[in-house]
Amino acid sequence: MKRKLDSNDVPTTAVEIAGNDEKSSFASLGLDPRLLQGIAQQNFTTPTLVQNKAIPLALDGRDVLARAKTGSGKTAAYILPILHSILKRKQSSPTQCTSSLILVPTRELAEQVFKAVEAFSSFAAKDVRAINLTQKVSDAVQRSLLADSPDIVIATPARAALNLGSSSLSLERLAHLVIDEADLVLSYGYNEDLQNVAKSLPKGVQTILMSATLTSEVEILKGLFCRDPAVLQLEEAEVEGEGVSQYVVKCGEDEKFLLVYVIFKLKLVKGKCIIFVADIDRCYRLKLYLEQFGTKSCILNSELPVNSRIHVVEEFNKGVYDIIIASDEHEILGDEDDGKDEEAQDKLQADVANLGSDAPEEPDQPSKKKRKLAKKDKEYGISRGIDFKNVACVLNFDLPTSSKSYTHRIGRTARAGQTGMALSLVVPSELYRKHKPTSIESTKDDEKVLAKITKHQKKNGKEVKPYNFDMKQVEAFRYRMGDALRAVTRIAIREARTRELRQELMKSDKLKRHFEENPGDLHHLRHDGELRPARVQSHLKHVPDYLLPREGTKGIAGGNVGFVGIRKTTENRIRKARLANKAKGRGKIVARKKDPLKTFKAKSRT
Ligand SMILES: Nc1ncnc2c1ncn2[C@@H]1O[C@H](COP(=O)(O)OP(=O)(O)OP(=O)(O)O)[C@@H](O)[C@H]1O
Repeated sequence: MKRKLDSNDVPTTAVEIAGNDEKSSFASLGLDPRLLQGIAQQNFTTPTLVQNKAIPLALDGRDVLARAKTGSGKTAAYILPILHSILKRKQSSPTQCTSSLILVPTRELAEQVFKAVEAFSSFAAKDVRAINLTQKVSDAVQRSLLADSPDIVIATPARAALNLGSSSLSLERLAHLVIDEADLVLSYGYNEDLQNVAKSLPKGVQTILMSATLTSEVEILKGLFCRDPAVLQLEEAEVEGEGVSQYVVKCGEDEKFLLVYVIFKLKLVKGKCIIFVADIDRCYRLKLYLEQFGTKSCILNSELPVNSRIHVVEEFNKGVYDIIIASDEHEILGDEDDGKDEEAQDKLQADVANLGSDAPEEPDQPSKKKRKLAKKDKEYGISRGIDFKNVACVLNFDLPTSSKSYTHRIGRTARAGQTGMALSLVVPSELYRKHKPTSIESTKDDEKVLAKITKHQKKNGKEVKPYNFDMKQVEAFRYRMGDALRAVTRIAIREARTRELRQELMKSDKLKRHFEENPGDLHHLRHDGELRPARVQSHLKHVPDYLLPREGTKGIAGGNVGFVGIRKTTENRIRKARLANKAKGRGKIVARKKDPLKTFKAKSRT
């Protein structure tokens, strides 16, 4: 280990840069030609700001701590210089050794980083061996993979520590250490694991820390792992038209369901969408509810097997699915802005300070929060770091409980200079608990959280604007919402959850064994199949003409954000039909026969 940690004794900033001042090319960064081929194959034309700044420093052998916004290309900013160094070293010394360790907080991220390493080194594949230690393979397989001393090992701190403990992983000849999402690794409870990694590091390892925010956790890691690092704080000037447009709708608890039905059935959101909800049950409630209208979606949560989760993200990125419903339980535990931050922070600092001492540690008493988390997969994370590609909209069906988490959720859209939209549904306090069947506790503080979000975004020059749905017009859809919600009972949700878990476990096993041999078959496994335990009401899958706006959805879809011009009706069609029948002197029975819900010729608008 390099030195004892004193969290107050943090090395001073060496470089500080802000602004997107220059554009260069990857070739001018002096990267190996084989890497340039790999970069070109990824269709990367110019380096992003963080790549422009960090790559030369890393190639110079400097320790780097870079803070750059989500989606700004941090992954390539550390992978490329590492690959370059490996290729360079191999020209003079072909001895195989593990020279690079990349630590990430979640398995999903590990897989993503592994794929990026493979992609960038595809023209030098015989010279670079990388493994992802978070893959669920037996210890024996893992040992044999590590016995080959792969050049790059990608792992969560827990996995790395485990393999160091069993002597399967040797860091004796390590030259580069990367900690990605550095602001997150400590809050995931990896303190002890990082301690073990730090103890095993040889002298002179180059450390690169990547983070979207510079928190006290990052400062702690910087003090522990870095030698006089170059600190990059990068603020990119936003090009007009780029970035996330942020909107918020204040509505009742049940109206969330009404709006989500209207949004997807009338295709008010075009393109791929990630819907964030508060917990796992909520994922299934919403999926079953949308199924009632024939709207397909797939689910991501910590309960699903890791292979399924990775597969869902891959398929979503390929465009197989349009809607993912994700729950982000780590943040639901309120571990960020819940006022207990300082206390947790003190504990973290004390824990990490211990990393530098040789004194035996007090046995760790897991907090209530940690115990709760432990039931789920600790190494799961969706709103952080995962590179969902081409996401048009992030829909916060349930608002997160902190502004930090909001920032990371909306960072799943408008990546790499694209545009995107974030729409958040917020329950005002006077409407909390007004619709018990759809009520959840986390919405209690929606307004407080929204105030924090608005303040935080304003500080960064961003505005969260109201999205003015005309709720009176949306009302026409309410009875359909009621029908659909009634079918999604608690029992239906429980059954769906169990069924999906069982199916995904089976798929996951199959995925692991079978698809290693037949990678081409992967696409046959879909994750957005119907769960079907809820009562099926096939008429709900179609939107009858009389519910549609007179002018169609053109006015809404044509960039007319801020108003949903659904046709204003004075009288609904059922009542009109009844009145007309009455006027003609027809009896009740005839009128009921003409009920459009039972007689209309369904015409799908989708
Ligand atoms: N130079 C580039 N040109 C074009 N696209 C790029 C470039 N660099 C990265 N990208 C793309 O931008 C997206 C975001 O990159 P990446 O995941 O590395 O961002 P990040 O900063 O690590 O985000 P997060 O903080 O959310 O983890 C990826 O899809 C990546 O392929």
